[in-house]
Amino acid sequence: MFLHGTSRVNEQGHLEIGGVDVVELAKTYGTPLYIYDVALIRARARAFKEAFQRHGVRAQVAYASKAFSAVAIVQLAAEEGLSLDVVSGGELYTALAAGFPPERIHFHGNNKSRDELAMALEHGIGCIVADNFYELELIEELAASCGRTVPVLLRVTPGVEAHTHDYILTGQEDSKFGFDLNNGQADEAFRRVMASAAFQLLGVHCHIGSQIFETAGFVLAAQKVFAKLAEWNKEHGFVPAVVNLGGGFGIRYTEEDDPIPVTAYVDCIVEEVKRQAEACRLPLPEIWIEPGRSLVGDAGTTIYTIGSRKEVPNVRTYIAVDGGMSDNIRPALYGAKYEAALANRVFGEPTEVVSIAGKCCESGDMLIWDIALPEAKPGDYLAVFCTGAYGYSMANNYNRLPRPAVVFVENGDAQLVVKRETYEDLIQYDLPLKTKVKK
Ligand SMILES: Cc1ncc(COP(=O)(O)O)c(C=O)c1O
Ligand SMILES: N[C@@H](CCCC[NH3+])C(=O)O
Repeated sequence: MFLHGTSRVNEQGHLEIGGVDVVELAKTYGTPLYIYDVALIRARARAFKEAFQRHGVRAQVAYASKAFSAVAIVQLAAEEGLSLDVVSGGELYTALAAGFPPERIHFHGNNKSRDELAMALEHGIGCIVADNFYELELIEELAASCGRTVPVLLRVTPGVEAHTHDYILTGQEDSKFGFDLNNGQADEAFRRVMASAAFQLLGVHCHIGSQIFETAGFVLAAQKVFAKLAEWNKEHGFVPAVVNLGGGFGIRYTEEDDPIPVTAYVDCIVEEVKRQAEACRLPLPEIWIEPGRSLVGDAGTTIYTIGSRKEVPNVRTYIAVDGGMSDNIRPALYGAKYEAALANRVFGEPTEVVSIAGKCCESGDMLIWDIALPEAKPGDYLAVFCTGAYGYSMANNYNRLPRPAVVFVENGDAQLVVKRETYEDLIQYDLPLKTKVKK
């Protein structure tokens, strides 16, 4: 078992995070419970920023809030001097409600609605990452109606397809996102944006995938982006102010994962951008990245209470917890793997191999297959590690399970930052059936 950040085992054999006993947190706030190690998030944010500072380049590290969006995490991102990537009106609303500086917000998405774009313009957000021709039309209309020029990046698909541990070249990019670099779409988008007074073209954005462990895909993406920028510079005199190479930096969920340090991604990105800018005789643009998972993933731990046990003789033992695919859909959706421990007996000797089942009415609702644990009894607490990214943000109310609370811990202090949903919350938008009027 690998303890991340400030996690340790205290004298009672309990898991402690941020100087706070997790068993006490479970008793106070109930389970399932998401716990975030704030010091670890700060450390990750600083590592990214300092890596750029060491190179002496202008850069923005934008937290991709899709990984975990809530007022408190957005405020923490602001405190740490990050920028923010939002991908919907809801994420934008959260950011604005949290008081995040609008000029440091970047708005993504492959189908932003007119209302979402109007909201972004009204609040003067930093830039819109324009994804498609329909969106360019909407922005143009909105800009005309409010007499504004809108800062945009063009999202391009570079024909680099990144997989978890691998990347392959695709001649023809098959993606719902962005303007294809290879088939003329990106050129057409560039011409339209340059021809219209509605836009201020800052530069180009691309994002090659998520949970990537190698730097080669980023290098290749940078090369493809600069090849296009060089063309646009030569033919139209365009000088990009910004190149955004997205997020996707991998983290360690289990011992099968072997991520490189965040600094290694930054080093390779900066070096390649410098090399390319020089080769294309372009001034060095500001470099933007958008990490989500690598800022918050391993800072999150979910605590469950163990309930029922079912033996299938000679096959396996199922241990059920009080959450599941409703608070962590990643195992069901991607076959994602996690490590876990009994939070109230962390270093108890493993005595059996069990499989951790969620409580949703789906056979596929399994959190972990075949994990060695000390004998788990009803009422024990299970800690599942590295649930900080795409856990709460993809949580749902399947089977009408209320979404768990979220607690931040730091320096021995715990703060509730998202309340647990109640049954009343679950039916708050339900309306009763209309009574039929008898004739
Ligand atoms: C455009 C964009 N930027 C940033 C991210 C963040 O990715 P990750 O959480 O893997 O760093 C994503 C998600 O994959 C994305 O689609
Ligand atoms: N939600 C995914 C990653 C998608 C990232 C957003 N483009 C995950 O949990 O791994």
